Amino acid sequence: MSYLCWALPVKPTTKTKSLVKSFYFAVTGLAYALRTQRNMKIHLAAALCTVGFGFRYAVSSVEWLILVVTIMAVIVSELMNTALEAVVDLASPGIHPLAKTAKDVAAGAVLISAISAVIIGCIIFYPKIFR
Ligand SMILES: Nc1ncnc2c1ncn2[C@@H]1O[C@H](COP(=O)(O)OP(=O)(O)OP(=O)(O)O)[C@@H](O)[C@H]1O
Repeated sequence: MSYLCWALPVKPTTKTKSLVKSFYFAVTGLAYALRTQRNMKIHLAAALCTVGFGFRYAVSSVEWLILVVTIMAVIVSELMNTALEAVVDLASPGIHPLAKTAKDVAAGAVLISAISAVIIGCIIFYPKIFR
């Protein structure tokens, strides 16, 4: 449907409205993931702890940059995993080996990002906590 917007003369207000709608849908997606995914709650709690530690141990700008990118990588991978799970359940409500592969690979991506985040957290905070 949205491709019609480019072809038809659309009032600016309609475009603004659709931007607000898009934002609303995105926030709805975030709320869904937070409500239904236990891992997302864990990631968020870990992210809040990390930010708290960041202030407590006065990390540098570069370290903040690394921490923010790392936190985002974990949260984004969990969101993609949640989206993929929904699509797989829609496409394959029954048991299927490819459905299993898709879900397991997506879960593997989350695992890798979470392990990387723990390693980065240790590299940044260990010297500050145990010096
Ligand atoms: N349609 C399916 N066919 C075959 N195996 C499946 C299917 N759906 C899920 N599985 C297997 O069961 C496991 C658990 O599936 P589930 O849908 O509960 O996701 P999950 O990995 O527990 O994710 P989360 O805990 O984040 O919701 C999957 O990792 C996959 O190995």
